Amino acid sequence: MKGDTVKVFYGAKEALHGVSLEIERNRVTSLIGPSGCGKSTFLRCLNRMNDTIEGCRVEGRITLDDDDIYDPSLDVVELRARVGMVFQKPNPFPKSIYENVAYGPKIHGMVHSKSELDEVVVSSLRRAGLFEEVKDRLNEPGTGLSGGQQQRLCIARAIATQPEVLLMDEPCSALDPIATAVIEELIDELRENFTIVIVTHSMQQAARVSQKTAFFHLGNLIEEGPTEQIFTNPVNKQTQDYIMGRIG
Ligand SMILES: Nc1ncnc2c1ncn2[C@@H]1O[C@H](COP(=O)(O)OP(=O)(O)OP(=O)(O)O)[C@@H](O)[C@H]1O
Repeated sequence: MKGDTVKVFYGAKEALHGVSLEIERNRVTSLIGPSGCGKSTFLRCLNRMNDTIEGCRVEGRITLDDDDIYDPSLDVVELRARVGMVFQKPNPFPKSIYENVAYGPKIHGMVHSKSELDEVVVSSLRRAGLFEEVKDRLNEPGTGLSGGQQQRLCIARAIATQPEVLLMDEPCSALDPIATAVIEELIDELRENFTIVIVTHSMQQAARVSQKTAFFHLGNLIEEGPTEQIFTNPVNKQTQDYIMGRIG
């Protein structure tokens, strides 16, 4: 998918000043930069999550398979099934583990029988690396799992609708190092089937999980490129300063 000259306003304030970025298929793109630079704002543009914020307005063009996702005729619920999202804090529904994953495929009419639904639930949990841990308690509440398990449940929920793109907004920031390592490994596996965009505060994490990195500063996209190049040989002085820990 692709953003072309994307501007975002919160009321009168312009928070993103015309960002153009291509998100490449089956790769992990990380968005990095100091706090308040607009990473999450840009991420939320990609599945129109900013629509839910009052006073927020998006300009420019964002396309998914050449569809303009801001086209008024586009169904936003359908878009969010195609571009799934995982948030900073794991937020399972107050429902069973099974129901958390079954919800999306059910409301989108993607399955036609209970056995088909069972299959989607099991395969999504498997892909999220959670099935073995929960297979004997699928009917227990998702909120009873550990933080890292809850986050993998949220990933299973997001991939159950077979999205093309998976957006992750600091998905490990509420997790301990071990749960973080599990999610990072999972991200690497998921890239085979999904396109992933991740916002992270951790440069180490960006370096570990992504193939492409985009550096934001004060609402602008300063530099983007292959992750290795951005971290070892950035062209822009501001990127260099951030990488070296001199800003942010
Ligand atoms: N709901 C909102 N209402 C008003 N202003 C907002 C809102 N959300 C973000 N902003 C402003 O937009 C700018 C970009 O914020 P954003 O959250 O996208 O940055 P970020 O890089 O993701 O920051 P962080 O790393 O701290 O999450 C900031 O100046 C922020 O104050």
